[in-house]
Amino acid sequence: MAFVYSIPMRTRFRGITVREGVLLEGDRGWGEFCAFPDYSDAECAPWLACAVEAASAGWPEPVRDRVPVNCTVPVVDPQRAHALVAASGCATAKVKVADPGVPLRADLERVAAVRDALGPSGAIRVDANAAWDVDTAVAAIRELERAAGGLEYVEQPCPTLDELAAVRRRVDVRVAADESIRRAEDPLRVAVAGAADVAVIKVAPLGGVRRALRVAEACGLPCVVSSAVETSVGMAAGLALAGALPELDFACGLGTLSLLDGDVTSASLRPVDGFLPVPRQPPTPDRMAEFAADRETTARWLDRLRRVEGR
Ligand SMILES: O=C(O)CCC(=O)c1ccccc1C(=O)O
Ligand SMILES: [Mg+2]
Repeated sequence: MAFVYSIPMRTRFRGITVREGVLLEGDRGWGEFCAFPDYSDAECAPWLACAVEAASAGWPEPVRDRVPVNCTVPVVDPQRAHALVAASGCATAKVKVADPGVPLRADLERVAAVRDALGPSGAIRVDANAAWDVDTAVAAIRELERAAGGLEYVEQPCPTLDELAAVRRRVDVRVAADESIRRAEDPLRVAVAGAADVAVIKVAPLGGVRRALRVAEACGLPCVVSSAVETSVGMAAGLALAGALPELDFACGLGTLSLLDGDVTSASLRPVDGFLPVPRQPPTPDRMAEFAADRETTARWLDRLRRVEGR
């Protein structure tokens, strides 16, 4: 069975205000296919492989039964940022920075508010989504580090691996690669190039838990498993990966359910005291009825599904 959902976002994230996708049911359970609207059919193929793995093959045995997660702070004002972090119960926060048109001053105020909410023992990481050039990154990271009272790492400060490597040589803060791994022809080059200290691993763009585990092993860096803002069904795949990684040194970016204004299951994967369990997450009929997409959206996604399947 294929079920298309449509759930409003609480806060605009990555330019998206409504999250859509398809839930696929197979012998082993449910999988989620929710590639972003701007992705080509070719780029969608691993996302579908991830959903099919969940529905038909299942996942390797986990080595841990819970995973620490970060609270994700979108580009919001300092008061909202403070409230989000305080309500999350998480000891780590990831703050989005360098959004187009937003001045550095606003980012500095946001990270300072997040530090205030976390207290001195919390960890703050920032994600620039490849927005800076090298010089801008170096200057911004120094100011952000001061305003935040310390940064755990800066995620994807610049677009290319060479730029990440250059930033890494000039700042003390760790550099994490995200887009460089997600859209790389060869995710392994990240470590080879000496471009990053941490690898952000997303299970859907890498084609499922097994393939992501191979990338994690081969890149030889500490890994942070992050979501693509899935429902609890897709989040379970990220948790299966985080649960199966031999080492897990950092909190994972899997606390994103709070960015959605609803879920396809009544047993939502919301962090408690900063941790998520490693589970399976079937959708439940009550929530499915509430978030069933309209006829046009459903037809559009089933069409996309058939195109990507037929490739
Ligand atoms: O890592 C997190 O805290 C949440 C996941 C996240 O930020 C994200 C979600 C969807 C698309 C891109 C990104 C990103 O890390 O840039
Ligand atoms: Mg990122």
